[in-house]
Amino acid sequence: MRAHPAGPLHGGMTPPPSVGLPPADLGVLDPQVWPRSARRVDGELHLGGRPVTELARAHGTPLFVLDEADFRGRAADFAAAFADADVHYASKAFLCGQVARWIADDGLHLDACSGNELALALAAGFPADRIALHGNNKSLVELQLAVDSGIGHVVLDSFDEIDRLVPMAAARVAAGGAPVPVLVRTTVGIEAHTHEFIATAHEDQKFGFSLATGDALTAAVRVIREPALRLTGLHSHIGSQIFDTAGFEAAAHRVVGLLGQVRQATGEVLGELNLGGGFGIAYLPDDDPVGPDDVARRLGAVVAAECAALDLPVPRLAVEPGRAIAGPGTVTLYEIGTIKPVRLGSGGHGAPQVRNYVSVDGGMSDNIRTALYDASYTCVLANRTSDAPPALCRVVGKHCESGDVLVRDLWLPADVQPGDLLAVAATGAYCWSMASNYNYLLKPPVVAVRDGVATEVVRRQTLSDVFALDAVLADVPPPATAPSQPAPEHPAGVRSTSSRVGAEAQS
Ligand SMILES: Cc1ncc(COP(=O)(O)O)c(C=O)c1O
Ligand SMILES: N[C@@H](CCCC[NH3+])C(=O)O
Repeated sequence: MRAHPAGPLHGGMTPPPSVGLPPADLGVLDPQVWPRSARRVDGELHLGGRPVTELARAHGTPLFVLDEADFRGRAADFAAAFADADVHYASKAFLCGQVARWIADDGLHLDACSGNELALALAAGFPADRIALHGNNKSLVELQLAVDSGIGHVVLDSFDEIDRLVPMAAARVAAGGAPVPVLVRTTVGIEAHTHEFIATAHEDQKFGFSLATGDALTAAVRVIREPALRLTGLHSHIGSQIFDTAGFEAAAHRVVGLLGQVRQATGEVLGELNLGGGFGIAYLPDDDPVGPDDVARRLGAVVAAECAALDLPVPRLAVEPGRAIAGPGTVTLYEIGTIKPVRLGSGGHGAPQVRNYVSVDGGMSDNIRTALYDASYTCVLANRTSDAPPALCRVVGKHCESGDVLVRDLWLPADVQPGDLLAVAATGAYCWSMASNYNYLLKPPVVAVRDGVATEVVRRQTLSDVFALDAVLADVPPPATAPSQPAPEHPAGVRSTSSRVGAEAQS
């Protein structure tokens, strides 16, 4: 292999405590973190039975590779663990037509949190009565779509929304339709142990009706008195990427208490309790998430005990996992473009401190989570393994933003090269779905892999797609050599470089 002009990467910085010492084998694929089908074959990463160099050559990079069996397996694990409950896939994590069909075919429900997530699911043929619509600011148009399509639940989030929904529901009832089934989203006042941006059950945030102030009870009583609405139950969601089940259990305890208050105030015994999603996943090998069986057992026990204490029948439970279904089975493939060892002076013990910046061909436009939440990811050299010593690296994107970091600190083999492929693990949730066109980078494609077959379920966005929105450029073709068209028309770069990667891997 050709030497990098800067030479093999320096050992790097003193590793921060979060990183620790390098593992004995830098190429190892920890099963906690990598998709169920991930394997090394002759050193190269294979996903769903397909070598990553071939996937990169055929589809370009950055590329989301979705292990279908992993995604559907995790959905099935939730469905089995919650056999007596309804599992709603929280589609905000990742939704496309194919995923909507898998979820529909596999018998789960779907949580949509905008009119367009709802519209996409309906367009894919998802049964409306298995969809719940969330949102703290649903528009009239969104609510009308929910009412007209006959969705399973509207999850009410504010008094204004009740005011908006009632006339639509009344019109439906007047036309001979059924009252609109609704849940009241309750803010239970729990400080979930997660990043503050993704905690949703403390008092000072925008979602739901507060339990503590009495708003949740007021909303429930009001809805019960509206003949055009049918209050089927209550909803609580405490946040996302939560490992400690104590928060879910405390929320379940409080929201069952509200079921008791509703019965006391109105005589109504509500039959449904949706405890939301938020179940954490492993982004790093040391992360230790709770599996669906444990979550189901613990939540079931708390709800049963609270209901017994209040002499209430046990309601039908629902949960809304998004990340725990979509997250672990997808990997993002990137190509390394530049490597820059940056000298930062001495670390105080005389040892030179060098930050090895490894730049890839995507970044915060396809994964905003590190920049936004200081999220942790891991990645490996994917097209080959290496016996080179470990070097502490920072994997960054190509955006004009110094916070454009994908993996803050990790060990990579010191001989990583431009043209090598990196695979970042556990990018299935909230990466593609939060993607942007910052710096006019184009949204990557998503390729589903299974049993050696790769299917592009979302194609790469093209510059023509983006120009089509621009008043001046709508009819102007992009320059012929712009990095804009999907593979196989891609003119240069990715395809040629990927084949070089393959050749190097064999040498
Ligand atoms: C109401 C609701 N349900 C479900 C989810 C899914 O969360 P997660 O992907 O963490 O399971 C979210 C996102 O936090 C949410 O806001
Ligand atoms: N987007 C967040 C989670 C928010 C989930 C929706 N309430 C994340 O990437 O972790």
